[in-house]
Amino acid sequence: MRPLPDPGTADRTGTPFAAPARAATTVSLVAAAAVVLVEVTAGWGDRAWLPLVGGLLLGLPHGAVDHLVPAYRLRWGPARLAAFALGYAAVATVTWVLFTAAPGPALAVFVLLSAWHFGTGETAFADLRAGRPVRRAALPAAVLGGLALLVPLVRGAEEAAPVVAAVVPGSDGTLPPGVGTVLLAVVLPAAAALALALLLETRWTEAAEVGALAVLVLVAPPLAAFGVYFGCWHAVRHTARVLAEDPANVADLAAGRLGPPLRRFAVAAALPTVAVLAVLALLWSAAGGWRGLVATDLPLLAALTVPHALVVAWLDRPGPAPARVRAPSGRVAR
Ligand SMILES: CC1=C(/C=C/C(C)=C/C=C/C(C)=C/C=C/C=C(C)/C=C/C=C(C)/C=C/C2=C(C)CCCC2(C)C)C(C)(C)CCC1
Ligand SMILES: [Fe+2]
Repeated sequence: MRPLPDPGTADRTGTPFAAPARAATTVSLVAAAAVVLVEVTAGWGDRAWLPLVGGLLLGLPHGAVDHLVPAYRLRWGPARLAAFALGYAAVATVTWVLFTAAPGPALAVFVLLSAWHFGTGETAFADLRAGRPVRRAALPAAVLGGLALLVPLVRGAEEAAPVVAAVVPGSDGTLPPGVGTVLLAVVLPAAAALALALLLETRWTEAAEVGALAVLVLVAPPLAAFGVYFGCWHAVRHTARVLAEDPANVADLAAGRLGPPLRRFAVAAALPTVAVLAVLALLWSAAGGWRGLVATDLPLLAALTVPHALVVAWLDRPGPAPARVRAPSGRVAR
């Protein structure tokens, strides 16, 4: 029997990552283009909160099978899986407690951690899509994370202020003077330089994506831009990676079939997503309004981000090739 392809790396033809990578690339670019198009034609006006809230909710399931990811690679049984899920929930709970105890510093750390998580998510996805092993690319990751998160946050500082003030009691939610200008003056030229470097390396898709992200965060209403990035770009690309990690999907994905893998993902993600939605609904019932929802969601997202980012960092770790998936015969393919 032919060895099964490595679930963690893939090239462009017939391997587990090819079809989900293509689909995720298309979905993310189309969604970003749609939000920009609405802005330049009809204008989002006072409905710009819709893509923000929609994106934040749509992005929830992307971490909902995090507990299965090490299990896929390390062939864990139910006991270890349950222990890991409990540990994941415990890390999230401790983070939430810390966040509510010191929301100001916690929000700052959360934003930096998020930018790092988004940026490394971009570079890892691009590596795998191009058939390269995931490499550490700190500078491009910092630039991409800054472009996707810091630019909308700075541009949307006025709209974000009431949300930040609700998350950090006693603050007016605004950035210290000058910080926004400095961030834009660093991130935007750095993004242009990154796009140029990618063009010079003939990495056309990645270069075009830097351009698409820049148009999104500079043209669309800032919070709408972040919402569509989170829910339809970052989350969708991460989900594509997770589909390729599940050994049960190998045959379907190699044949280019996405339906059954997506169904498996939906089933596995349903319960953890509903659990988190229930907590969100419970906390939100005391707040109300879309700003209340976002302000309630932020500490919850921060809490989930810590174990989520740790799982993804483990997935991206450099080192020997990950364990191969077990062939149907029960033998481990090398
Ligand atoms: C598995 C599991 C689970 C679940 C999980 C999940 C479901 C996850 C998810 C995850 C996730 C889902 C993650 C996320 C992340 C996110 C992020 C990273 C974000 C960020 C954001 C930001 C940073 C924001 C910002 C802002 C501000 C600051 C202001 C206003 C505006 C805005 C909003 C823009 C549980 C616990 C049940 C149990 C155990 C196991
Ligand atoms: Fe993520």
